Amino acid sequence: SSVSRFLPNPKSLAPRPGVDEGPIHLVKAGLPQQLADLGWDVEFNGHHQFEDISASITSDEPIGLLKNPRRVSQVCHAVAQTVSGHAKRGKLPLTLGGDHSLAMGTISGTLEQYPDACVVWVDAHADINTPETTDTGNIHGMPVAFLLGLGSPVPEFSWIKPVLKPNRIVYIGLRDVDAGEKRILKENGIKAFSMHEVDKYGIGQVVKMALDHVNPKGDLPIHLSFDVDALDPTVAPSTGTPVRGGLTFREGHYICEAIYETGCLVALDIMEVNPSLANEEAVKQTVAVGCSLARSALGETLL
Ligand SMILES: N[C@@H](CCCCC(O)O)C(=O)O
Ligand SMILES: [Mn+2]
Ligand SMILES: [Mn+2]
Ligand SMILES: [Mn+2]
Repeated sequence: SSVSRFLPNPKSLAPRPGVDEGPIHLVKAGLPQQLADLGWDVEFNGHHQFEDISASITSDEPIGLLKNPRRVSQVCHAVAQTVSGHAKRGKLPLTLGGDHSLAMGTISGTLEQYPDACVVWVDAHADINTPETTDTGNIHGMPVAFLLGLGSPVPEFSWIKPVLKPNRIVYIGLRDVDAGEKRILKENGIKAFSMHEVDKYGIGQVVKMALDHVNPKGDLPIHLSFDVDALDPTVAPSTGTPVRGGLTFREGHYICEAIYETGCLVALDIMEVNPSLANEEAVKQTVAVGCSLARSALGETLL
């Protein structure tokens, strides 16, 4: 059917500059045409800079440890409304990031239209710190906690309704989880397939077990939120928080291909491509892998 894409490009979302430039690199690499060539009716929703939000926030003092809290919250709220609007019109929102904190917006938007949607979170990190457990105050390490309504409420984020339930999210690719996050995953019984399970069972079995857990009858809409740092840094070097021992190029693409095959995909995020962190060759490689992951999740097959 049709995929509508927009490029949240919130300045200063990430402590490391440059992730806001990721989306436009993916577009300039030709992703819209690549998706049109797959048969999608691509509606390019523009390269969002959210200047209005940035202009309206004169000072964005940390709240506790949280950095840029007002800007992040308001941008994510705008993203939620945009994603919800596209989904309501029967489109498949593809969000190119950009900081993974944006998933508070994209997944809120999906859940508004598909309250029973499940989430496949592909990442080296769990991104489930609460305001109490975060060590860095970087909100890209917290989106899942906000979506689940965990931790003490932060008024600036009160627009996020805790619609997501712990049994409706599953992780693949974890290998850098903070102590507090490990506790939270256990306490909430959240299913997570780390790189250990990927090694042990192979990616095919891991994706099967992950989907059997989170979408047992294969009847729930799926929101795939893919942080490119789930891939090994030799595969996706230009990203903000690289961690060794990640998914191979093929393992990353297998996840996307298998989720497309379910026919349940309703929303897709390709996040954390940061073109300012590596040499030109490494940036090109990371942008190219972001584009090919999106194509695989949207129907490109090998045969
Ligand atoms: N757990 C770390 C690293 C988070 C990495 C975020 C990325 O996955 O989007 C933190 O809380 O700062
Ligand atoms: Mn980030
Ligand atoms: Mn992430
Ligand atoms: Mn990550």
